[in-house]
Amino acid sequence: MTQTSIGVIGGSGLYQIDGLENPQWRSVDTPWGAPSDQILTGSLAGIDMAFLPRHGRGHVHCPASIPYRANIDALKRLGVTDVISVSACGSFRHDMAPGEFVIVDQFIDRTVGREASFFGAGCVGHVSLASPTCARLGDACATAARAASIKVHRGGTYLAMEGPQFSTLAESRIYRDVWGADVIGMTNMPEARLAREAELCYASVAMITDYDSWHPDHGEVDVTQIIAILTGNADKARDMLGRLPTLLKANRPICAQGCDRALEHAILTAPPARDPALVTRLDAVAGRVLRPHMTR
Ligand SMILES: CSC[C@H]1O[C@H](OP(=O)(O)O)[C@H](O)[C@@H]1O
Ligand SMILES: Nc1ncnc2[nH]cnc12
Repeated sequence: MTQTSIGVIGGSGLYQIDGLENPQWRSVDTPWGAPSDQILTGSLAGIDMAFLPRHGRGHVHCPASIPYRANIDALKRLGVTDVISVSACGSFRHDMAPGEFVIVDQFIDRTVGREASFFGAGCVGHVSLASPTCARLGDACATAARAASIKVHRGGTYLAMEGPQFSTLAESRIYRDVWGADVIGMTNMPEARLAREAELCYASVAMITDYDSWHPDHGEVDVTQIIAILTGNADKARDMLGRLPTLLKANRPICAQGCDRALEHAILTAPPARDPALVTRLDAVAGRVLRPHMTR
């Protein structure tokens, strides 16, 4: 058993959460640069919480400029064990409507050129990503959402596109009709990959704002339409998040899926061949497995 500490990464429309005891915006330095913003820490129902606005307060970062590695490292550094990602998304399904939530369990990654791993030359690591989200955490989010009277779909494939422009109609049709994606957004990758590398349980709550551009009755997606739905979705998300601490409880079991041990056999570089500078950078995310072999 370890102490539960919940990290929330808030997407478009969700730039803060309410009701924390001892709230404090804290600056966290990481070897991967600065996170998107300061992190709001505090506690809820006796459980440590850390909230990070993914785009920064004031929506400063675009999907490609979000410092994904720094964000995950900073949450890990603060002791977070469970990450809830909250994001706006478009829907590819008639039965997944704007205002509803999807607990994502699979991803198709179409992002390009983003820093997608903590590992590299001098410390090579390969984690499993077949089941990229944590089922226990996803179940808790679904239960919390239902308790908040939110219509929630348990399971769905999120297509992560590069953006910042929305998809063409041809792309939208391919993602939906050929690839079978359920929702689309721009930010869950490489975030989910990095959470797994950092041995963090990760659940993704995708809040539907639109039908992208495929739907014959809804025309093109545009930001005005998205913003009209975003505020209501953010209120629902805050309600859902407020119910999570009591569901997750203070003492956390070892993850049945192994998210918290993802690095156990993942690092291939032999200890003497490791780059000491990279090993030092990896201290927070991979210190559990690297520290016995650290040279300094
Ligand atoms: C507000 S429209 C597009 C924007 O919203 C989503 O952001 P997030 O995932 O952080 O909620 C989408 O991925 C785009 O970045
Ligand atoms: N249709 C869409 N495509 C990509 N990201 C989105 N975020 C919200 N709606 C979206």
